[in-house]
Amino acid sequence: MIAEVYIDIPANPVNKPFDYRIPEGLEEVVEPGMRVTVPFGRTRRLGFVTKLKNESSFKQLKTIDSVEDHHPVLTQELLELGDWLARTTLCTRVAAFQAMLPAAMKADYKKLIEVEQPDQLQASDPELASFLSKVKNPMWSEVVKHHPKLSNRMKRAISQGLLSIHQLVQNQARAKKVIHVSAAVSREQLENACAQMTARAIRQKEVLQFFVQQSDLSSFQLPLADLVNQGFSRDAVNKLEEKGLLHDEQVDHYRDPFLKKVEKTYPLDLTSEQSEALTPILESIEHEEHRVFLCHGVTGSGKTEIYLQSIQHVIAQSKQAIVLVPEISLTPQMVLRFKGRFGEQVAVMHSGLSRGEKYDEWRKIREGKVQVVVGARSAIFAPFKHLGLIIIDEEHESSYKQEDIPRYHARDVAIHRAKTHQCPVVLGSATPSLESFARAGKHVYTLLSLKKRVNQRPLPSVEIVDLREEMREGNHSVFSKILLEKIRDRLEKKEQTVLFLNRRGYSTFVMCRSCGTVVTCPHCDISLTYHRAQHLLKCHYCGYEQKMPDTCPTCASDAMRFFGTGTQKVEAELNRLLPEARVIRMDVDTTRKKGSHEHLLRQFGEEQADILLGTQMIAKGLDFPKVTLVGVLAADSLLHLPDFRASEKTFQLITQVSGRAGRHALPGEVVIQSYTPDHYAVIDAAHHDYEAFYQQEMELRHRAGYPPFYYLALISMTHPEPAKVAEAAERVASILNNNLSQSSQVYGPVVPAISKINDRYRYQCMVKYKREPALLPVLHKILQHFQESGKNNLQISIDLNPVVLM
Ligand SMILES: Nc1ncnc2c1ncn2[C@@H]1O[C@H](COP(=O)(O)OP(=O)(O)OP(=O)(O)O)[C@@H](O)[C@H]1O
Ligand SMILES: [Zn+2]
Ligand SMILES: [Zn+2]
Repeated sequence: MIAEVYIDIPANPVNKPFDYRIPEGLEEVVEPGMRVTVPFGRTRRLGFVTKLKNESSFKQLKTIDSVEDHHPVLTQELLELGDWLARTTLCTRVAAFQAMLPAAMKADYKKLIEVEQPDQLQASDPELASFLSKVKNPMWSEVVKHHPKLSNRMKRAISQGLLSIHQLVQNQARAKKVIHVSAAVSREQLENACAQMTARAIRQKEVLQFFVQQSDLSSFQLPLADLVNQGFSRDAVNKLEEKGLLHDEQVDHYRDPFLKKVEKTYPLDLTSEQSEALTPILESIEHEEHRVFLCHGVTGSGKTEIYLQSIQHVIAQSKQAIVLVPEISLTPQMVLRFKGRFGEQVAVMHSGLSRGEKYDEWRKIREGKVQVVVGARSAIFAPFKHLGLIIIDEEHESSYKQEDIPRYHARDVAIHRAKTHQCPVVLGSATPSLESFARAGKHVYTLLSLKKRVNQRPLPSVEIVDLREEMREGNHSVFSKILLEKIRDRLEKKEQTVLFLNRRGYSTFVMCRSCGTVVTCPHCDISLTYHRAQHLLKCHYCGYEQKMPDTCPTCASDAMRFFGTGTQKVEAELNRLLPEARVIRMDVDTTRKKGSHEHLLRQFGEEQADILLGTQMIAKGLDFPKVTLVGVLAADSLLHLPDFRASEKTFQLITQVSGRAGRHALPGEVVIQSYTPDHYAVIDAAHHDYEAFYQQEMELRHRAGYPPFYYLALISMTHPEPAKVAEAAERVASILNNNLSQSSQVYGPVVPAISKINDRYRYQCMVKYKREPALLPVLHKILQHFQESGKNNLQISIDLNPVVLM
């Protein structure tokens, strides 16, 4: 038997299956979707078996070393999905497979040093020889780390054939096992044994009595550690096992990040709008019919309840459901809503989990121990075998697009998988992406509308404040008079306020007031950001940091000043203006520690603070009854980004943030501060008017030839030398021009808004197209051409339907 194996090196030249012979004894074991270790070149690598066959066109085949998995880690469906992903996002097959598996399953390659010629080594480098003889299993990385001076001497010895390096492949994924103890015989037999024991065996008697007392003895078991913690003797347990009275076994332990008791919730009586939306979804589940629903519901309209009741239906059919939620709204609050309804049947996957925890959640899915997964983007690859429903909440969120290889969009993957499984997809949002709403307009998706909040609660009233006018009137604070007044009012009424500041565009940069010099990163074409806590300037792209200069590096004046507004600065100003207010600040700096996000939100929920001040991470999903005021400090900070989606993002953000106010009994108010109060994105958001925004934005996109009227492909190149990258970009542009049809347009090469990152110069080409069958093949050729001649240090990346254009 022969296996086709993809080697886990994500590079184009090896992006093809290699044939390996399956050794006797493994023929019954190896299946497609399993990982194997194989000899490859002079090393050993992990690989994925994709196919079995009887014959190979190659004569001399190497043999598989070992099999890593008991069961395939990739189902047949996921293997095919990998193929599709590789084709449509232009990545290697192995990169696609790796994206589908938890990180813990990546192989860990270790280099073991072996002495081949001990005598000769002793003669030529006695010091090295004696060092290596003392270390058991010397690992290259360890030796080099602790004795950097040895690395050159080892290299020399290797070239002389005195030493060799052996590649070890280690599987990092390990299930945690715990020992459980149970009775090995009947209650009667235990009682008899107990009666016959001598008085001196008191410790053993205690253990036996404990077991005899258990009412459900035949199924009773508990971790040995728990027994010992309760004061029983480990030694006594061992003796009883030797006597055949007790029994122990290794049980898989699942690290459960949500161990807390969850209060059970029950289905709510639906509003008429909710039932109207739910009915067609249930029909589609019932009839095993693939359809895509776009559930457009204003904030607080009860979309989540629709998701919950759809899932319930799926579980009743013994099928499974995937729920995607953007990483930043995957809060404990959100998770509890699903765990509350479905309890143990829910697995959760997000980046806050440790590697081990992620692996355990993944195993629960694969082993059929759960029916539902709630997770961020990559949960779309959950290895369920009988998918009955995929839900994507906040479907407009750009984080559903992966920026790294493979550059997939979770929505596309969802629709692809749902077609395979013949099940529905529900896309939900208060502010659908233009792409999705346009598809609903063309009846490609089925539109479900929820226009009212649950229980007739009104949407909050919104006021726009013109910040230019405030300036003219001499108010230089980040708070307009009216917003400050309203915050004071809430403090008096003991109600809560949420203040939102967009992180991007308004970070603090440092400028010289006398000559205009802005301090920029020496490696990237971008201004450095001031971090007050450490008094440092940092680059948000490459991590470079330097001390805040006392004088201007250009003119030496001491007029260096901070510009822009960060959350820290707003917090300081709040403390000055409203010293009595208790403020919680949530941004990347205060939420870095694991669990701190949850902790801060809980504090706010328990009303230990009056004001929650934060960035993007507070825009979504928060549902606190006492919040009656939301302030958007600078609504247009996103508008000026060089991105054709700037208006759409602004509209979405204002709508989402406003939606946090007045969701319960108390009515809500929103104040939007803006330098461009006349912009349609600001006005339409203030009026809760999605349709008006949609119409106007579609018209602009149509005129400019942007999505959803055209598709985009972005080809980016980088090189340490500007001339080299310019030359390559010219080549790419001409290949595109020569091979694509007339109806497609090629733009560039151009230098993007950020022209240098990490000492590498950047160039881009862009293709706009409607239907272009030649595109994928041409792009594929371009990738191959430049990657195979990759020695010259050029990096090229291709992003189809990019969400970030900078
Ligand atoms: N049928 C119902 N009867 C009573 N309360 C409901 C009903 N449906 C939902 N709710 C409650 O209304 C509130 C808002 O619902 P939910 O959070 O599901 O809205 P949403 O549309 O998901 O909002 P957002 O998009 O702002 O997150 C929740 O507290 C929820 O428990
Ligand atoms: Zn200066
Ligand atoms: Zn930098």
